Formats: sequence, C-alpha cells, structure tokens
Amino acid sequence: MPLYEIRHPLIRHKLGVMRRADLSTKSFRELAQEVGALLTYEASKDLPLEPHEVEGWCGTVRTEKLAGKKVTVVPILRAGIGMLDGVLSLIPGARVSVVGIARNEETLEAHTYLERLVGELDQRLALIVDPMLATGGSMNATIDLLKRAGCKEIRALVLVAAPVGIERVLAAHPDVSIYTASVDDGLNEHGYIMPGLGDAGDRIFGTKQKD
Ligand SMILES: O=P(O)(O)OC[C@H]1O[C@H](OP(=O)(O)OP(=O)(O)O)[C@H](O)[C@@H]1O
Ligand SMILES: O=c1cc[nH]c(=O)[nH]1
Ligand SMILES: [Mg+2]
Repeated sequence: MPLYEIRHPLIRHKLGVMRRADLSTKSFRELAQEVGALLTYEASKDLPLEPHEVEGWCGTVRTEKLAGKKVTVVPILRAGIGMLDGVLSLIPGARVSVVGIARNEETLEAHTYLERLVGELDQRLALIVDPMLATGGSMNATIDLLKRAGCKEIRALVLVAAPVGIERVLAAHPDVSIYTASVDDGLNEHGYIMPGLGDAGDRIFGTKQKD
C-alpha cells in the first residue's frame, strides 16, 4: 500500500503543536524539521544493509552498515526547505536536488520555475519533501520531472495531505509511496488543506499571509 500515515505519538503531538495559529515562526520551523526527520526514519525502514565487522572493546564484533544506497533529497521550493535539514540529519550523505514550483493562487496549477537535479538519478532513491500535499499538482509535477530524468524509486514525505491530492498522485504514479503525518479532511474553496497548517511557506519563511 503506497500511502503511509505515520500515527506515532511523537509525530501526532508535534503536528498538533504546529496547528496552533499563534505558534512562532521559530517553533514552526523547528517542528517542521523534527517531523521531517521522523518521517525519514519511517521512509528509510527498508534501506539495504550489509554485514560489517568492527573492533569492539572485547574483540571483533559482527555488525551491519548501510549498503551504500544512493539517495537524493528533493525539496520543493519554497516550503520543502523547511524539512530538508530534518531529512539530512538522518541521511547526511544524501545529495540534494532542488525543484522550484509555485502554485498559481487562482487556478491552483503548478508552475515549475527551477530544476537543479543531481546526477545518477537512475541509481538513487529520491525522497521528495514538501510540507503540504493539497491538490497534488506540485507533487505530480515533481515526480514527472524526476522520472523524465531517469529516477526509478521515489518516495514523497509530506507533513499534511488532503485525500484528493493523495488520490491524484497515486492514480498518476502508483509506484510512488507517500509518507505523511496526517491525512486531513479536505480542501477549502481556495485549495488550502483543512484543518491543515495554513500557508506552510509563509509560516516557515515568516512572510505574511494575505489578511
Ligand atoms: O498540492 P498543491 O495543490 O500543488 O499545493 C501544495 C503546494 O503549495 C505550496 O507551495 P506554494 O506554491 O504555496 O509555494 P511556496 O512553497 O513557495 O510557498 C506547498 O508547499 C506545496 O508545494
Ligand atoms: O494548505 C495549503 C495548501 C497549499 N499550500 C499551503 O501552504 N497550504
Ligand atoms: Mg506557499
């Protein structure tokens, strides 16, 4: 099943705090990174290991180490930057591919304005990070361009997802897994996730929402 709603108590608690409208930019930012790291923990559960040996205090110890699976983290600008360090805190050797996409506020269509991908994408697991999966347009545009660049293994990490966006992504890309801290109720008339987090980019970068 390609949708994973991670109902871990730490995630649920932290996401609950993030929903507070009076939360400071600093706290929202810190929590986005923390939940990003916790989602990474779940999304990396099946990374391949290989046998290893180390010299321990009592002699040689048989251990395991990561088998060197190549990873690229793909933050969708802007808001995806808010989860990037959380992912890198657990997978520090990952390369970063940056994708810039803005959603048109009237039509809700995704417009791609930047594509800076790392090499060897056909050999890498791509972890796309974006706090919000709303209509799914931005996520599908990102998956499309990664696949065009040769990527074969893609996982999406989002803080909050709307059912309609999940359906749209999985209909177009059934091979992609989505990891989310919450499947929320739906979208309002402006395409915002309800109850959601509000405008994640504005909350992470401290820019103002329209009053
Ligand atoms: O699923 P969708 O309907 O495409 O909406 C979700 C997208 O909207 C937000 O970005 P936005 O376009 O506001 O850009 P920003 O991160 O620069 O604020 C969010 O971070 C997602 O990328
Ligand atoms: O709820 C939403 C939907 C799109 N983008 C956001 O930042 N929040
Ligand atoms: Mg925004």
